Amino acid sequence: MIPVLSRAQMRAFDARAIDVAHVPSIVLMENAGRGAAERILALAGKRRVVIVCGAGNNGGDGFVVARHLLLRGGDPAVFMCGKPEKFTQDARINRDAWVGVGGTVDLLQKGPDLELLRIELEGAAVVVDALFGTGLDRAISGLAAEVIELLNSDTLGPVKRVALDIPSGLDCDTGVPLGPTFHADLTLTFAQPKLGLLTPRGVRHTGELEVIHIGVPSDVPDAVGHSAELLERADVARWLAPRTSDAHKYSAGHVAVLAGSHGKLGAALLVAHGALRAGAGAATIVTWPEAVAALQSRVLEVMTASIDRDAVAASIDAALRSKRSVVIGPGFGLDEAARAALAHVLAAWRGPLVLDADAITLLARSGSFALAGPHILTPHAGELARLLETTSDKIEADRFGSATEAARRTGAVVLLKGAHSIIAAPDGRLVINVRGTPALATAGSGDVLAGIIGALTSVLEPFEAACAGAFLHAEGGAVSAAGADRGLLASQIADGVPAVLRELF
Ligand SMILES: NC(=O)C1=CN([C@@H]2O[C@H](COP(=O)(O)OP(=O)(O)OC[C@H]3O[C@@H](n4cnc5c(N)ncnc54)[C@H](O)[C@@H]3O)[C@@H](O)[C@H]2O)[C@@H](O)CC1
Ligand SMILES: [K+]
Repeated sequence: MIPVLSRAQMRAFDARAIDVAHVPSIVLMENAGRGAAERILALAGKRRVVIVCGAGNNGGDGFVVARHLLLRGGDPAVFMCGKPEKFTQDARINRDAWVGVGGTVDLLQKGPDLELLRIELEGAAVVVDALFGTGLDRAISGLAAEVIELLNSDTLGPVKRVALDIPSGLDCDTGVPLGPTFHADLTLTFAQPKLGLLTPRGVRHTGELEVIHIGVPSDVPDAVGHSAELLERADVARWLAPRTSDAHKYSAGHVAVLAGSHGKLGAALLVAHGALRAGAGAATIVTWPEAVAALQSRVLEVMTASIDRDAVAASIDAALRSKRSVVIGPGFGLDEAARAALAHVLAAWRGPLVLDADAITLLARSGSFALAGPHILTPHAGELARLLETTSDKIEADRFGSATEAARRTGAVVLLKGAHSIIAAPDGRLVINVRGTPALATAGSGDVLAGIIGALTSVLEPFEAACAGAFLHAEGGAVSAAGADRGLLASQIADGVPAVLRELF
C-alpha cells in the first residue's frame, strides 16, 4: 500500500524531511524538479516545452524543470505569473539558477501578455503547470485564472498537459476544483500521492498519476501519518493464496445470494456469476417464489431456494444452512417482505454479510444503523447519501469523510463505489483502488462486485475482502474491455476475473 497524504500531512512530511532527516528544502526541490524533467524529456524530446511558474515553491519546481530540460538538450520556454516580490526563497534561488544557465523568463502582468503565451503554446509539445501546488488555499482568480483557461483551451492543438505536484486550482484534500483548474493529462506528484488527486472529480483534472521520489527517507510517511492508502497489486497477491490441489466445492465456500425479484432476475444472476468467477465453490440464489420459478430455466451453475412470504424467517434459516457467506440486496425489492428478510438476516446470520443496493436503502429506512458482525456495505454515492441523510453532491464533495463516517456509524466496512472506489473500515483505515476502466460504468456492474466480495469473504477478513474485491472487479473489467472505454457487459467483468487471479499467483 502507498500512503496517501492530506495537505497538512504533506506539510508535516516536508518539515520532518527538512528538520529531522536534515535534507534541505532546496535539495528536495532539486530532486522534485529533476525527476519531473526526466519524465517530461521522455515526452517532449527536443520539442518545445512551455512552463508556467507561480512565485511559490511549485513555481520553484518549474524553474528546476526548465534548467534540467535545457541542460539535457530540451527546448523549454518559461513564463511567470505572479509577483517576483512574492518569491519564496527556494523559488528565487531556482529562478536565478535558471537565468544563470542562460534561461529567460517572460513575466505575465496583464491580459495582452497572454497573446505571447498563446503563440508559444501553439507550437509546444508539452505545457507544464507550475502555478500552484499544495499551497493553494482559495479559488484562483485574476490573471492566473485567465492563464489556466488558456492552458486548458482546446484550440491549442495536440499539446500534452503536465501538472507538477497537483493541478493548479484543485483542492488537495477533497479533489474539488476550487475555481478555474488546470486539466492535466499527466500529474507528476512529489513524494506521496495526495488525497485530492484520487477522487472521481479530482481524477478528471489529474489525468494519469505518477509519483516522483524526492530523496526522503522511507520512514518519514510513517512518522507523519497518512489519511489513506493506495491499493497495489502486490497487496492483493499477498492476501489471496493459490488454491490447494485438494480443494472441493464446499471448502471453497458456498455463497447465498438474497437478490432478485420479478423483473429483476438479472441482478441475482450477476451476483452469483461474480461470486463463482471469484472462486466461490457454489452459489445459491435465495429469492421470492415467482422469481425462483422464472430462474429455473435460466441457471446452470447456480442453485435456487425460495423465501416463503408467510414464513420469511424459517425459510431463510433453511436456505442459509451450511452457507459460508451471504450477499443481500441487488434487485431484492423494498416491500415489507424484503424488509422482514433483511431484518431477519441481520438478527440471525453471524457470518460474513455483504449489503448492497436495496438492502442499503432498507437499512437507511430502518433508521437503526449499528450492525454487529463481519458486514460490508457497497453503496454508490446515492445510497450512501440515503444512509447518512444527505445528498449525493455532498457525498461527492467529501468522499473520504463520508465513507469514513458511514463505517464509523454502522460498524461495517464501507466500499463507496465510483471511479476510484474507496474502502473504509470502522477503525478509520481507508484504502483507495485506482484501477479500472470507464467501461465498468455499465448496468449490473455493482451486482458483480457484490458477488465477488461475497466469495472473497470466505477466505479473507471483511476489509481485505472488500479491497481485493474492488481490485478484481476493476481488473476483471479492464481485461475484458481490452482497452475499450465502453460496451462492456457486467457478466464480462466477472468473466475477466479468473485471468486476473491467474496473473496474481
Ligand atoms: N516544501 C517542500 O519541501 C517542497 C515543496 N515542493 C513544492 O512546493 C509546493 C508548495 O509550495 P508553497 O507552499 O510555496 O505553495 P504554492 O507554490 O502551492 O503556492 C504559492 C502561494 O500562493 C498563495 N496562494 C494560495 N492560493 C492562492 C490563490 N488562489 N491565488 C493566489 N495566491 C494563492 C499562498 O500564499 C501560497 O503559499 C508543493 O506543491 C511542491 O510543488 C517541492 O519543491 C518539494 C519540496
Ligand atoms: K501545479
